Amino acid sequence: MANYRVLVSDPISEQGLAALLEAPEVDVDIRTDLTPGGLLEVIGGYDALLVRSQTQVTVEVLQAGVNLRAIGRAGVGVDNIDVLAATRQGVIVINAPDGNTISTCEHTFAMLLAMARKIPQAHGKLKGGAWDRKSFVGVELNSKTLGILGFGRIGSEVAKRAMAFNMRVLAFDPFLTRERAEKMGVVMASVDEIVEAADFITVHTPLIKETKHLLSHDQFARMKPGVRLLNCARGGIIDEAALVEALQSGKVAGAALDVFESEPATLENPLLSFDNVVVAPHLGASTEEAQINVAIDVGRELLQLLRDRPFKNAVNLPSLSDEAMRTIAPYLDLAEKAGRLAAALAEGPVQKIEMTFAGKLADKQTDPLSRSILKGLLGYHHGEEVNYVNAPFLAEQHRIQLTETKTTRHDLYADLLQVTVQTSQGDVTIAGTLIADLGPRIVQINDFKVDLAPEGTLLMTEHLDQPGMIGKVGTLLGRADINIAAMQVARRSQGGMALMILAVDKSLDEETFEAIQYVSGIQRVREVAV
Ligand SMILES: NC(=O)c1ccc[n+]([C@@H]2O[C@H](COP(=O)([O-])OP(=O)(O)OC[C@H]3O[C@@H](n4cnc5c(N)ncnc54)[C@H](O)[C@@H]3O)[C@@H](O)[C@H]2O)c1
Ligand SMILES: O=C(O)[C@H](O)COP(=O)(O)O
Repeated sequence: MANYRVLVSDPISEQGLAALLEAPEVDVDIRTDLTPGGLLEVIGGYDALLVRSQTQVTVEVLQAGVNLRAIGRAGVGVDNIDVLAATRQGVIVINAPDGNTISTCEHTFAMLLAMARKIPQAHGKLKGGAWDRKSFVGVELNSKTLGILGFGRIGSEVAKRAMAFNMRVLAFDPFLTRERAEKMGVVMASVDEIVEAADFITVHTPLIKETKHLLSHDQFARMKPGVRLLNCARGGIIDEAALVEALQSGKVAGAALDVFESEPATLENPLLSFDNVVVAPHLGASTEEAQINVAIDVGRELLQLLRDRPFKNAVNLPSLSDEAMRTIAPYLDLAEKAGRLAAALAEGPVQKIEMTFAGKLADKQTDPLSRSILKGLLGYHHGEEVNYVNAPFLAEQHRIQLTETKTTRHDLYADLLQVTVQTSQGDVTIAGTLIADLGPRIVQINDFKVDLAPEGTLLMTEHLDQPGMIGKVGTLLGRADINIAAMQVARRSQGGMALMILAVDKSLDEETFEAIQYVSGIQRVREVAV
């Protein structure tokens, strides 16, 4: 009997999905014929949805997907997925960013050469029976300037190939450094400089607010007459209406388009009627290799996620390298438990959460740890609905102020994570560390120093430091047949306030809990399952 149900609603390589299809705990339904309405009807029964770029994963789909844990995208672009709505709902969005890089780069180059040498036009004419050699005089790439907007995975691969064709490459990307540009042999330039100098311009950015109509009327006005443009990234990065005008005026000598503002593109799109525009129906990733690669990647990641194991390509979670993941993973459980303990001990609505990472932890990527703390803390009150994805969002929604501090020094421990919860009724502080051979330990509760494995059911009392307290509580537990597995006591000063923490083998019944509350000298009792 499978534990998880996965719906595949776009054509994704079954060869690539083999691991997912063969996983005993996963049932995969491949239904590429679903209408948007049909998807809404069935999605409630699935734990995960796998798509390419066709299926529109709207807020309505997410809301109907009451059991959804993940949306997997077999490819790069997630503009068909409402990622914000997914984040709010705590649904993880994973993609497969590496698998189709080379195919899309090669496709861009194929489109570049096809446009420069008018191959599709000549091909069509000859297949129509006409041997026409004079209409198809092209241009060389040799010594020409190629402007690349977006120098990520695909843009930088395109640059390598362009240099092999002896092109001069100008590149713009907000994250491109001079060192990397020099190392790659490209010239770092602004969008304006590229637009003014390039003979060919190709875009390789995602389609986001900042890149929508990155090339529009203003940029066309500044381009060299006879410039040629390519878009194998996303429709809308080049303003189609502006491109139509520039083609009509002759300013732009040619364009090669794999993607369109509205897909599928139909004959209603005027760009399809220009002889000097080479088009393809979004084929960048359509190779046997890319489709197998992206399916392998997304299938493997989804399986990891469903099995509660580390995965890396989440779009709405910070991305971690394998190395960063390995170093941070042992602390995740501790962080969540520290958050849970803090929530259990805090009284009144949480106003502020201060998270501190000290010692060796300060050099690490701590975002996953703060998410784990928040998951434990908010999950204590809100249960299963809180996860790593939506925990920061829920904190913001509850107007909880979050602070994160890193300090490389700590006197007692090699590394320490600490959470302080501030409510109108005071602060609660929990600190923990990892100790070799012992694993995660809670080492501080408020201003008490303790040493405690955060496991199982913990009973905590705050009481006056006076003789007989341990005995009285022990007797009450014994009477209720509750075994004590471990015990810790700490005090501020002799005769002052003290803390007792008992790891018990089962949860207390109401009567025993109340009896402990009424023991003279006991101020507070808390039971927490960590
Ligand atoms: N046609 C296809 O079938 C196909 C296939 C794969 C990818 N794509 C698309 O290609 C694009 C690039 O994919 P990738 O894998 O190289 O992604 P990537 O994330 O590796 O690279 C995108 C780059 O764009 C840069 N960028 C962001 N905003 C920018 C801006 N305002 N100006 C300039 N650069 C900016 C980013 O810094 C990043 O380096 C995406 O839109 C993706 O969806 C299309
Ligand atoms: O972003 C991508 O990965 C490409 O646009 C590929 O889209 P596709 O999976 O629909 O071919």
